[in-house]
Amino acid sequence: MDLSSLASPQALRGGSTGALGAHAARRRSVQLLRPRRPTFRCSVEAAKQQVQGTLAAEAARKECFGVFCTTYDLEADEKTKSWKKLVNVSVSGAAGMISNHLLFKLASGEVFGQDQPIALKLLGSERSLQALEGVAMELEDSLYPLLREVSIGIDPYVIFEDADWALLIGAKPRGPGVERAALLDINGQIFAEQGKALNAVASRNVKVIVVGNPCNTNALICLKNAPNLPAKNFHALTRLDENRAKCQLALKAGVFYDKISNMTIWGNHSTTQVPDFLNAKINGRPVKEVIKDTKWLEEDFTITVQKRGGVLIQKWGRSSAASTAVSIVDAMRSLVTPTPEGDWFSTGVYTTGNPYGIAEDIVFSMPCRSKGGGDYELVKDVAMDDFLWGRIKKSEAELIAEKKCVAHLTGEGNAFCDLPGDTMLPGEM
Ligand SMILES: NC(=O)C1=CN([C@@H]2O[C@H](COP(=O)(O)OP(=O)(O)OC[C@H]3O[C@@H](n4cnc5c(N)ncnc54)[C@H](OP(=O)(O)O)[C@@H]3O)[C@@H](O)[C@H]2O)C=CC1
Ligand SMILES: O=C([O-])CC(=O)C(=O)O
Repeated sequence: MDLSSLASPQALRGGSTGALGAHAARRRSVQLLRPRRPTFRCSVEAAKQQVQGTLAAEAARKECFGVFCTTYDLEADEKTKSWKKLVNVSVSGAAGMISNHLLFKLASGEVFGQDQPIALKLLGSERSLQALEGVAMELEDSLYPLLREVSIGIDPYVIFEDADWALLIGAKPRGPGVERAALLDINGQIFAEQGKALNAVASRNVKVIVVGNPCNTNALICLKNAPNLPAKNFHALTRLDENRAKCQLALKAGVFYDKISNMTIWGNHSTTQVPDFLNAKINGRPVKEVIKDTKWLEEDFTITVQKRGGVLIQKWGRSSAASTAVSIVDAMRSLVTPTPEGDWFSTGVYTTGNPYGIAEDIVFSMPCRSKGGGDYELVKDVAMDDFLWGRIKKSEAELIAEKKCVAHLTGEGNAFCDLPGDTMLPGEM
């Protein structure tokens, strides 16, 4: 069959289609991926449901979703001959609120640029399977030229296969009456399982961004369950906190927020996080030279950033979704593009060998710089004073306590959970 005779919808409407390097022809597809490994249930009813589910899945597997079923001759298009090799992005919690914003940003090229085709592999559960199909349909209806493949499924061992990026968003939200220790355990189990799956099937250089809360400790659990992957590649998302801090400084100083740089969030994505006004700059000048109100910086600013997520939940009735998606895009872009000279960004990373004296073997948000390509290094030339160090130690203590609660999930023996009573997740009020 002469594939070059097949025109894509994009080509027909004057847009571009993609060539995928060595892949002469690729099928754009929405595939429904079922678990590879058998699942066992006890009752006859459950067995019946499983059969019905499998039949539904089979039906869905056969059903093509419009443009994703079209086969293209990808090298026939002059415009896309120079496109890069396909990048695989796996996303958990893909039918959730954050993903509902994020997936469309990823597909539009906001992170990787307009010459980078991507495949989206979406992880859900039995409960979200229908919704996931809806997500795939909306992606299809968006006609993104860069989006070459979409697959949906409920088995991380399938969805994480060859992942270059894993964005781990799915987690049980903390509802009324759920103890933090219980949440650490419930969500920790999700991230232990997903760490194992990444370890088994993802690209050996996969970059993992953990968003689901409590994200620092979930990231620690995930990396401990993925011993064959570089621990350095695991991140806990604190970029939303960085963005929130920049916004508050800009408001106070009466400048637009692009004038704020060198903004570090230290520590846990919780109310112990430390927005660092000692090292941050406004128009290239130290914050304390521009904002002379130390009481505001130490109290109002710090507390506003720490509790921003909770205040938003009170207003909206749900947690930040759009701005979280934006911050995930920012976090990824900061890793794949060189950091502007003299600036840095915050991300929660594994503390091994950190130059600040923060406890080893936890995931802690720190200032980083990247040369692009997904790697990063810690910034060494930062100032420290008693106020900043005292706050950092409080967040460190909280993370060490969280780590003890999940020892059973990190392979470090029996869990013992005694969390500080005065600290919270950002969304708790
Ligand atoms: N780090 C950060 O800056 C921020 C982190 N967050 C966190 O991100 C996570 C996702 O937020 P958001 O997308 O708004 O949440 P949603 O509730 O919209 O989606 C979360 C998804 O998690 C999945 N999930 C996995 N396990 C469970 C479970 N046991 N019970 C219920 N749902 C489960 C569900 O998908 P499925 O059924 O497919 O598994 C659900 O779609 C939360 O943990 C939230 O606290 C939010 C804002 C900022
Ligand atoms: O606690 C939540 O789910 C919300 C959250 O992380 C935030 O807004 O920073």
